[in-house]
Amino acid sequence: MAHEIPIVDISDFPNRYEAIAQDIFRACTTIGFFYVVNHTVPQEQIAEAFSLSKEFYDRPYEEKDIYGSQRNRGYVGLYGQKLDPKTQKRGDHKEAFNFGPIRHGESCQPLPPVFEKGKEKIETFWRSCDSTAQIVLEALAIALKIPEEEGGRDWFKRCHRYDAEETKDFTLRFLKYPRGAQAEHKEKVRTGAHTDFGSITLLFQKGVPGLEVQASRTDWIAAPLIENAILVNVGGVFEFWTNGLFKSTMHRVVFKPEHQEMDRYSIACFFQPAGNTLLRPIPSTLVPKSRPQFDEVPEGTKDELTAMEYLQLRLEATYAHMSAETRSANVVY
Ligand SMILES: O=C(O)CCC(=O)C(=O)O
Ligand SMILES: [Fe+2]
Repeated sequence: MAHEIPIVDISDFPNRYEAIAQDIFRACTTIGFFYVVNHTVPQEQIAEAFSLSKEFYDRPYEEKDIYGSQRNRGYVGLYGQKLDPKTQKRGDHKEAFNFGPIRHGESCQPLPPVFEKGKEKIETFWRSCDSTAQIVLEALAIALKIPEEEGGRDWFKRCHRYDAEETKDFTLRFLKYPRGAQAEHKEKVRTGAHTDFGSITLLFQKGVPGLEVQASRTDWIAAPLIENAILVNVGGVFEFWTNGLFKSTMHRVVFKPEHQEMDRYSIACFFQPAGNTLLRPIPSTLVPKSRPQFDEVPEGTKDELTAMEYLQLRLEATYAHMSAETRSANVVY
């Protein structure tokens, strides 16, 4: 089992796709995490996104809470979500803002003034992330040798189209972990241990580390900050699609000594197949025939969930500790 998160250079994909596909495949079948370098997201776009995020979080709570989360869109305050509901006593020690797709300047949700003003920049950043995701998804279809007549290298890309109405569950999340407060919070963990709910996630960490990955299913290793790299990980959807061949690995954010003095900002970009996509094994001879028991869904859950049903189940669990009102506001589709 890998103990280090590999770095994959995705430059010149049209000519180097075989090698890139193999590198990414190896990461997905072992540790479930990898960094990509020479990707499609310009540094200035990343900087713009972080700067908008900070501008928003600097506003008073009352102003942010006007945009309180509905259907997993909008602002979630400190302790508002529990990513490890089985063990966490309190919710996550973080603030989050979840965006649904912004397409051609149109947002699907009301945006606070900072984001309304910056929405073109956010969309540009998001589309750049999407370009990297499309490379990763194509590489995975190549590595899995999906037959041409089944869709070949476009298999995953077809159900991940940024502009399609059915992919309304793409989510961009701006996160802030405010400095200090470990003594008051009394838990080592700031974001509970969890696996992601979508197909792949792109993660940007700015300046302050804190993310840990359960590399060997028992030991936690740090996911260090690597300049100009994006961290990519496999979500639960791929475990379903590959009968567990791809690993959707647990990760969490922990308090580090520097968190006492410094706010930590991160940005996660969650890709999600079109809502009606069935999470059944994909057409690949590399996928094992037998289906493992998936711990993330309750026992007795039907065998073949759609992507949207799976997402709902996972969201329900993370908001279950909230009031009935908040809970239903966040899981009803
Ligand atoms: O903030 C981070 O570094 C990780 C966040 C995360 O794992 C998530 O939101 O799913
Ligand atoms: Fe995550």
